[in-house]
Amino acid sequence: MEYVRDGAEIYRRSFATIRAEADLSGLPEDVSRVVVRMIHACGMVDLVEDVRFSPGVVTAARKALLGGAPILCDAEMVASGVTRARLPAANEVICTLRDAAVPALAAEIGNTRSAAALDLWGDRLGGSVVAIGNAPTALFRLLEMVAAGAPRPAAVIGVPVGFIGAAESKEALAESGLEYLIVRGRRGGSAITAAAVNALASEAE
Ligand SMILES: C/C1=C2N=C(/C=C3N=C(/C(C)=C4\N[C@@](C)([C@@H]5N=C1[C@](C)(CCC(=O)O)[C@H]5CC(=O)O)[C@@](C)(CC(=O)O)[C@@H]4CCC(=O)O)[C@@](C)(CC(=O)O)[C@@H]\3CCC(=O)O)C(C)(C)[C@@H]/2CCC(=O)O
Repeated sequence: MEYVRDGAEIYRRSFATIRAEADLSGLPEDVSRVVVRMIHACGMVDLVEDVRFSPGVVTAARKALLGGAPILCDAEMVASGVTRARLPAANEVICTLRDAAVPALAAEIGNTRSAAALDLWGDRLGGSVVAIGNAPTALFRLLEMVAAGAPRPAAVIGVPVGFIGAAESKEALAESGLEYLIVRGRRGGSAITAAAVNALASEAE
């Protein structure tokens, strides 16, 4: 069968197609690189219309990663999608969702396991890059923790997906004063979020 078999060529053509079809004209170049990779992960060139960000988010995330900051993820799917070879300082990629303490913690605080897992991030939160791609409750919990005086992450990639709380949690992040990147509305997901982290991790396409 006739199809492209060279991985590098597939990526090159994909990125060229995205740049030809998506209207990236409203984005600064550093954010545009990240959004191209997010679109690459989901195939939706109109995703760009829903992307919102704080002006310093790419610089803040890059600086943190170059300085060795950990990447704190809400779901294993996000953590698994981060390409370790792209990370500039062998950064730790952490997801505490499967920790044995989480179910009891969730029952204690009356929230989901995804939200409770953040309570185990501890002193790794300050200066970290947070990547939330699945659970709206995790993003709400992060904002509650920061509002209550927890150390502030350097940047938050907040792209949870879904129908209950996803849009609202992302709007709340955008209002929080944290450096952020979101996709407004219901769209999001672990793959898009991991792709954003991979774009931030390296200047390479
Ligand atoms: C309500 C939840 C939603 N999950 C969605 C989509 C997907 N979730 C997958 C998987 C495998 C996991 N989801 C959990 C995080 C689980 N999902 C939830 C919760 C019930 C609550 C989260 C919230 O609303 O904030 C959550 C369980 C919890 O107590 O926190 C997961 C932990 C469930 C589990 O397996 O135990 C698990 C995460 C695994 C991991 O660590 O990676 C899906 C693959 C669905 C499937 O299995 O069919 C899918 C992945 C989507 C993605 O791209 O990440 C929604 C749609 C986000 C939904 C929340 C919003 C909504 O329903 O409106």
